[in-house]
Amino acid sequence: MNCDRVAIVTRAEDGLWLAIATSGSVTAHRCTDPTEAVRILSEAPAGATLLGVDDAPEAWREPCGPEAATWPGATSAPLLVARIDPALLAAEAHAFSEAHPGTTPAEAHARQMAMALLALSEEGALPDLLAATSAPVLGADHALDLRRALPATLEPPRLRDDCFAMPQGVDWVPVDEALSRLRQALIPVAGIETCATADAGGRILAEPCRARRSNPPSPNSAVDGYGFAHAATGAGPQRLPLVDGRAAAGQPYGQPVPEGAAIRILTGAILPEGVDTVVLEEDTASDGASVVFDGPVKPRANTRKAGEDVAEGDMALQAGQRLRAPDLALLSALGIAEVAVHRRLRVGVLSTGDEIVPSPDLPAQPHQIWDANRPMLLRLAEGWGYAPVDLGHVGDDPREIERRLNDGAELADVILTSGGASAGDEDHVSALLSSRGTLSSWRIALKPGRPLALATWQGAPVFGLPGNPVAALVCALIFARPALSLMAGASWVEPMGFDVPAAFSKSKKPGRREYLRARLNASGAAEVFASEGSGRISGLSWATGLVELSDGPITVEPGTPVRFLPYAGFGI
Ligand SMILES: Nc1nc2c(c(=O)[nH]1)N[C@H]1C(S)=C(S)[C@@H](COP(=O)(O)OP(=O)(O)OC[C@H]3O[C@@H](n4cnc5c(N)ncnc54)[C@H](O)[C@@H]3O)O[C@H]1N2
Ligand code: MOO
Repeated sequence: MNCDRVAIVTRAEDGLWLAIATSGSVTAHRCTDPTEAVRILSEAPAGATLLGVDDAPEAWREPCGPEAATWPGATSAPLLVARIDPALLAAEAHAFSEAHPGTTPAEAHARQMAMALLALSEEGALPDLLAATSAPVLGADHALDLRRALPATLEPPRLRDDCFAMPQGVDWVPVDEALSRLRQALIPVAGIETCATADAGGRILAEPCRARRSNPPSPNSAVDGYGFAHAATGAGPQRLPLVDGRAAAGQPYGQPVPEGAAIRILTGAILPEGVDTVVLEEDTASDGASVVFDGPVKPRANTRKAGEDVAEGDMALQAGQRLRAPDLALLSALGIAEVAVHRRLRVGVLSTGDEIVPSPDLPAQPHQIWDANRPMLLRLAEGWGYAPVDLGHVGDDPREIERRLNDGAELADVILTSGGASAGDEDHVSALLSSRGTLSSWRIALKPGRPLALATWQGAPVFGLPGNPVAALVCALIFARPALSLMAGASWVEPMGFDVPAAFSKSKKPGRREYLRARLNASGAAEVFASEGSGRISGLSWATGLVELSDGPITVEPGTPVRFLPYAGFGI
């Protein structure tokens, strides 16, 4: 039957709620017992009525009188009593009571069920529902029909074809502000140890280094040629007799050279006493007994003063310096055999996700993928001079993730996780970091990498990197790199970049900073990877750097200057 009205009775702690839905309106009444409910129902204008109750319909026979029939035995009567499932439309009932303060859950449920069943009746769908249902409870097989029949109570966000549309009410932190907060929150954590200079490449100086000796230690010749006292020479052709012997690097002459004479001298040789100037071999002629050349020659030409590079006691390198190959050259030249360096920062790397197979050695089912982020992040840490700590892979199991984070906080100074960073059902990393760690509710106006979660776990900073490998790399380069640098005892580092002409077109909306995978073409212009999809790992490999598009609106045409941040500037 289709009915003119639907009445639903639900049980509350202190009695019953009766909701009566007729075309265009729903009323609700508190009653003490079924008799009162039926009396209220009979006072309202009658018509074919479906009465839904949440206990056995037989219990309602007596109060309802002889006109009533019970479903599922009957499917039509002036008053048809049916048992309804009180769990149906629970979410809608909850939403209704939230939206209407003062409405109890029982009343809300009665109202929503009455409305939904009446709507189905008005659609003509009720007879089928009554006839076809095998369950003794009305609606149990039709939960979705009931749900659909209700008018929408939720307003969907306005659909924009923009995965970065900002959710309503969320404050987005610009990248620079997030970076500056991060910078203020972190301190160096790595202790100090002594290390042989020869082994100190990549380490970070914990104390300044001063020159033990000047470089060069003595005045010496910068070229192969002939040395003499400048005072004895002048303009025009010069001819100086040669002393026997020569001065070579590592083989000092050891005696004075008389004024007016010259000595054969090689590059790096200490200037003998009496020699202050050297003429380049190519500008001379010699028969072995004397040397001739055209004057004048500048005083002290082709010579190097003692300490002209670094004087003894001078500051050679500052604390915080990350020792590169040239720094090892300098330290060694200054006689510094050992340096105080920071212990290597231990960087824990953990991958999360049920779909992840930890190693390409292992078979992967179609629903599984091999872990791309962990090898990438471990190598980044190693390349930056830190001690990578492989915390492995863990499925989407909050307890296991918690256990690994505990391990990580013990074994590492800082933890990089990937996956589970946003706010979905399986995003356990961010959920754990919010409930048990100290996740700051930052939402960073960044693409890719919006779901980056920055938190601490048992005192260890955690970078909850997004699972998408492109986002994971961008967040690691832009956020983790400077932060790790500071924690390791070096300074905060800004990415190195320079402006180049674009070889692409793009129109960018304001409100977020974007990083595009890019490389320079033969004419030095930046071309970008064909797709911005954040799972396109091939683009990471294709690129030699990133193009950074600043926070505001930008229209890029071929030739527009854009900022290119080469991978090399990130130390990769
Ligand atoms: N409703 C929304 N969905 C998504 C949003 C959003 O704001 N609202 N953000 C999207 C963006 S942007 C990103 S990035 C991802 C980040 O999500 P999670 O950090 O929670 O990461 P997962 O969901 O676990 O994984 C995302 C993606 O990456 C793959 N993945 C994960 N780990 C690895 C790994 N180690 N190696 C290779 N690939 C990995 C994973 O299978 C997923 O495909 O969320 C979007 N969704
Ligand atoms: O932009 Mo998410 O951070 O890329 O895929």
